[in-house]
Amino acid sequence: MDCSRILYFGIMMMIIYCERSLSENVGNLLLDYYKERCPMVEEIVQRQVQIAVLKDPRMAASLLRLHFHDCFVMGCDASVLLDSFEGMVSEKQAAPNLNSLRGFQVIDEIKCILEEACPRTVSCADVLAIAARDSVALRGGPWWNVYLGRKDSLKASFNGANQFIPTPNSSLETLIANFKVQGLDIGDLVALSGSHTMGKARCVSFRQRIYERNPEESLEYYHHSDRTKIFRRVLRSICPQSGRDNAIAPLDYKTPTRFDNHYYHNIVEGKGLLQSDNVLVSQDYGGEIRKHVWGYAKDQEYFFESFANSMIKMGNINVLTGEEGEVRKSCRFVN
Ligand code: HEM
Ligand SMILES: [Ca+2]
Repeated sequence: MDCSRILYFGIMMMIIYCERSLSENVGNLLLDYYKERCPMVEEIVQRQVQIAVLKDPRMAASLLRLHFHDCFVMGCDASVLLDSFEGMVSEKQAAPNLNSLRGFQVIDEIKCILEEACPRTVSCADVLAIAARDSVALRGGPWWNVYLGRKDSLKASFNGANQFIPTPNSSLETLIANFKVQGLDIGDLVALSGSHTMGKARCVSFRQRIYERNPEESLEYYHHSDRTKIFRRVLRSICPQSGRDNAIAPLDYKTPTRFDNHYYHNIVEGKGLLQSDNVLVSQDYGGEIRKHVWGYAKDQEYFFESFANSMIKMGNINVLTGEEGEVRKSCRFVN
């Protein structure tokens, strides 16, 4: 091959590469949205998440959940962060969030530092997305590029939070439907449920599961009845049939603070904490769901890759961009 052809080939490859890296976007979001506007944003968020998680290891789980509860209500627009004000009840007051969502103060601190570094530039919705990614990575989970440029909403939806956030006693059909409404499929449901590899739940969230007769007891895969009896006995000692509603238990009893694939080991053994965890294996769905569950249980890398992809997909739900919404000055109030 002569030199000019090699040169031509090289230039073509460079053009293709440049075009690809310039068009690194998902929907209307961009990888380098803050490159000029606020180049330090990811470092700042990461550092603050590190500090917060050092102080309180559970905060990693709480920040991840905050992003999820944001995205499922009107999209990833930081609506979840707004406090109530005249005529508008916050999402914080809704049943799935009240006395349960955590991490608002950490987000306030991050936003405060960002307002010093780059005033009125970084949206609260983007802070949530970056903080969720860093929380996962910090606990040993995968890292992924977060697409940025979300704007913050001008309102919250109390009713939306009650309607769209899945409840812990849901059937599999309901969970699938809850995810479908958001444009997420069965694969996303199974991968994102793997978030329950860290963090905790209150007694009110798993009481029904440990006192009701378990539907899975009759299923053929259910080999471990003695071991699950002990598991349930321990949970019953934490969570009596009435009272102690706010007593907490780890979602993943094996490695509660690590982001790994033990969640799937647990549910295969019938030891998921929530009913919504256990239905992924106890209710049959043409084998498709179990296939994912077993795949993730066997291969952590495969889980990590799927999880990261589904997080990117979730982070893109109904985002406000361009002239839509605003960049809030304080995440708790519209400007
Ligand atoms: C599949 C449907 C889901 C249901 C029914 C569900 C339900 C719940 C419930 C009831 C809790 C405990 C809350 C409490 O008792 O205070 C919880 C905790 C948690 N959820 Fe989910 N969740 C689901 C999916 C997800 C997804 C998609 C994510 C993240 C992408 C997630 C992340 C978490 C985390 C990290 C915690 C622990 C939070 C902490 O310790 O502060 N969950 N979830
Ligand atoms: Ca939202």
